[in-house]
Amino acid sequence: MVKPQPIQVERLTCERDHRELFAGLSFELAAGEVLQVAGPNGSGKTSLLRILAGLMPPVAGDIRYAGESILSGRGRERWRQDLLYIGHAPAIKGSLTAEENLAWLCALGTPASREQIWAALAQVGLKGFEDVLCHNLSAGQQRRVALARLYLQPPPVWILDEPFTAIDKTGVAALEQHVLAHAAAGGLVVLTTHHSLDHLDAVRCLDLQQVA
Ligand SMILES: Nc1ncnc2c1ncn2[C@@H]1O[C@H](COP(=O)(O)OP(=O)(O)OP(=O)(O)O)[C@@H](O)[C@H]1O
Repeated sequence: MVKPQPIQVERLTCERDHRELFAGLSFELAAGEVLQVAGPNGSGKTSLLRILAGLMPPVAGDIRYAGESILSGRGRERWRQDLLYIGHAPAIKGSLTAEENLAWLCALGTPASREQIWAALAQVGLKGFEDVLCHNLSAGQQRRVALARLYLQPPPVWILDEPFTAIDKTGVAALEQHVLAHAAAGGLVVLTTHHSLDHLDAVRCLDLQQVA
């Protein structure tokens, strides 16, 4: 895996509907880190992740990757290449099978073979469900299809919005270990969850309630 470059978040301000969610938010991230963005409902966790993923502009401030702003130009391109964002909705098409969904999602970045997709589905506990239409899968199984991307030659930076939602206890433990292993291999993970990660020493926490 290519190691991610350092990230600097500089004096970020976010507003939604003319309401300020946070202002002057600054922090740095480096390869090998896992950052949990915490805070109560509506504090701006999803908004921050969407800004970091380049899906929404901040009102003020900047995000620099390898020293270049990700808000435009070359820095934006490089950031997009190194980033995998999985939003809080699974982004799975119900009319496609689990395998077809992953083939389609991977084609947007690094195409994956059928064997790789089946192996990834097995990793998330969906062996035997490869050919099932996703609207016939449970909520947790649909989430698992989306999470299978984390096993398909993923880029080094992961931004995961509520990845544990609808996932059972065994699946949560497996995903926690996968996130930690990715960071230990030099990757970088930013995630939000209402599930407590206090038991994982390697996870740093950014509480938006403290910076609002
Ligand atoms: N598309 C939108 N248009 C306008 N306001 C929005 C939009 N999405 C979210 N907001 C507002 O922004 C605020 C922060 O929302 P956000 O989803 O970032 O919070 P959150 O911390 O992720 O919440 P939760 O824990 O409930 O997922 C909320 O008050 C919400 O009403």
